[in-house]
Amino acid sequence: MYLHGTSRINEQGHLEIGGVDTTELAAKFGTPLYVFDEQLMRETMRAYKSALEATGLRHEVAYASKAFCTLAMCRIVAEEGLALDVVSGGELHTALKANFPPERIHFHGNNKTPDEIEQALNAGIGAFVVDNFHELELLGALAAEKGVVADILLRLSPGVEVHTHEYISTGQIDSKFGFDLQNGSAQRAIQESLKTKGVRLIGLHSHIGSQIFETEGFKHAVEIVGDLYAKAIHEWGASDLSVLNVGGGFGIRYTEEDAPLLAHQYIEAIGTAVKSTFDRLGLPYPEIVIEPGRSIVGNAGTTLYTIGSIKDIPGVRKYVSVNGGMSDNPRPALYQAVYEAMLANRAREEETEVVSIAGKACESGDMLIWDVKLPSVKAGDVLAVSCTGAYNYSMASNYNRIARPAVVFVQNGQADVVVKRESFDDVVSLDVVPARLLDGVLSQS
Ligand SMILES: Cc1ncc(COP(=O)(O)O)c(C=O)c1O
Ligand SMILES: N[C@@H](CCCC[NH3+])C(=O)O
Repeated sequence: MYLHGTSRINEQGHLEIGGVDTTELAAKFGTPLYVFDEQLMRETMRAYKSALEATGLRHEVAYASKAFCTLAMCRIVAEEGLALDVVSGGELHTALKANFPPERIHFHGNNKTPDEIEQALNAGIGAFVVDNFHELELLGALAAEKGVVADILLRLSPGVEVHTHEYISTGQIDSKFGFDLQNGSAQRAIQESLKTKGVRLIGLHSHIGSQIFETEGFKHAVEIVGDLYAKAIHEWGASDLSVLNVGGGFGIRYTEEDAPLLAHQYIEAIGTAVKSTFDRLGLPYPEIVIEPGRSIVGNAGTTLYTIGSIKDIPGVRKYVSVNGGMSDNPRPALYQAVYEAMLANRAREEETEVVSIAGKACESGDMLIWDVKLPSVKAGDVLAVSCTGAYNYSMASNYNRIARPAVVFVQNGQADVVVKRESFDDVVSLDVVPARLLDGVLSQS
């Protein structure tokens, strides 16, 4: 398993993260446990900021909170001076509860409800990224009713296809997100928004996909969206346009097959594309906004499990089951995502067998890793699966009424719980038993 950030093997032959022995974490907090390397997250945020600084362009880094959103995470993002991208009332509520500065929040989503729009208007968020005509009309009406003007960006679908898993490619035409350029709805959306009371068009947005390993797609999107930006100013009088948001999607290394670029390589390419496009168009440079999610938290997360049953089918496969699975990491089942792992308690031992890591859900597809080389495993070993920081906790479920794991942040030898482990009572806490069915129910408290 590749060791990211502060991960290392300590003198006891144990995996250590943030200066804390992960076997001690497993013993103290139980497993499954999500462990986040706080220093690595902060360093990555700073790397994006300094790379943007180096372009000389006005800029903002908005962390895409969908990747991992908790109160403590929002506090770190606020402390590091980033903005925050939210896509639901729940993410917005989390940010506001964490006292995240509302003016640094952008609200995304292809179906914001009237209640969510109200919530965001009442909070005074920085900008809405408007996805469709229904939203434009709704937002305009609700803002006008309140006597406010909401700053908006329009989410465009620039028709750029990137080489990534088809479920996570969002810039192509056949997508539920954004206004299409090819069929003229993007052009119409700009003109409509300039006429809509209650909104002020300040920028254009595109997001071409996720887990992207090259820069061509970003450059292409900048050129296409840049052309429309110029048209909006020159032909339709969009005098407040000043922001170009190029979305997120910067890839990370999950396994040795993955070869992502460094933060500054993506940003340099985007900066160069913005300058050449806007020079060509004879326009002042816009403010550049990026929205990384996965690349800020993905490599910083490691999930610890305890190994339980082992089923060896000689000549076929050895199934090694852990006490979690698709309920805490649905990505292998959803996207055939591949992960690496090691035994945290026997990290220096020779890896002698290839096994398959199974989850505990009642589902044949609940497999975390199909083939991983480990020392000869036994029940009670602690398995560490790396790169689980993004879209794991945030996509976890209670399938089979499995309680969700706790989350700890580790740094400088200290471990802090940032999400408590769910109890079975938490799992049933929202269930209601109508009075007519109460007979025989243990207790409803
Ligand atoms: C609009 C938008 N911004 C940002 C992101 C974050 O993407 P990633 O986590 O790949 O950086 C996404 C998700 O793909 C998105 O849809
Ligand atoms: N949830 C996806 C990424 C979604 C990107 C959000 N637009 C994943 O785990 O890879």
